[in-house]
Amino acid sequence: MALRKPPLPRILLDNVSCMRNAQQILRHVNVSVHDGGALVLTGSNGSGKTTFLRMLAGFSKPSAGQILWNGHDITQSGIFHQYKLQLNWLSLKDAVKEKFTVLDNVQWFEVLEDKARMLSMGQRKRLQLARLLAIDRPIWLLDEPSVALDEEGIEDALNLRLPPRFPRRMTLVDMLDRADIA
Ligand SMILES: Nc1ncnc2c1ncn2[C@@H]1O[C@H](COP(=O)(O)OP(=O)(O)OP(=O)(O)O)[C@@H](O)[C@H]1O
Repeated sequence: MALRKPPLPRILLDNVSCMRNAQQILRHVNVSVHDGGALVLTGSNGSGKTTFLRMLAGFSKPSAGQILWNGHDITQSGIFHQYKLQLNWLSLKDAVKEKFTVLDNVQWFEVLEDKARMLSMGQRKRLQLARLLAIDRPIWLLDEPSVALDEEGIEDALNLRLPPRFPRRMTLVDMLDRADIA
């Protein structure tokens, strides 16, 4: 009996490192996400969570390693063009059009007819989350999705704990490098 090949992960980070301002923020990250899966990034302030998301969104490129979507490197221009059409981005800058109704903002769900400027912080976040569902883009990159929300469960999540950052002159990476030399 022929064994079935396991499905390719939808997203695969293969030994990915990332520099910002000549500082190494992420180093040798290996992680995969399959359809229906979630990757939850936790870590202290400045540890690189947003940097990680920005790289997945294609705003910056890995300094080493590859990000593969369906097995293709997203930094290749032909691939990136298709990949970016899959992305749904949610960040603290909520991009809610305040003069439009909530319904206009979501564009699909039958919800409040209030102007969006009347919403509380948590309601704005819920509007953003509803918009994720309304737009047919399967890869969701969510920066601080639970800020301002009341209690929320996250299921089927793989936790990736990023190392804490150290003051600029001494990062964890610097310390590891020093340990290598010693
Ligand atoms: N535009 C930038 N240019 C250069 N370095 C940056 C830039 N933005 C952030 N950094 C640095 O990159 C590192 C990681 O920042 P990042 O925003 O990814 O952290 P984070 O884990 O999302 O933090 P927080 O929990 O505070 O939101 C920090 O040391 C930060 O100073």
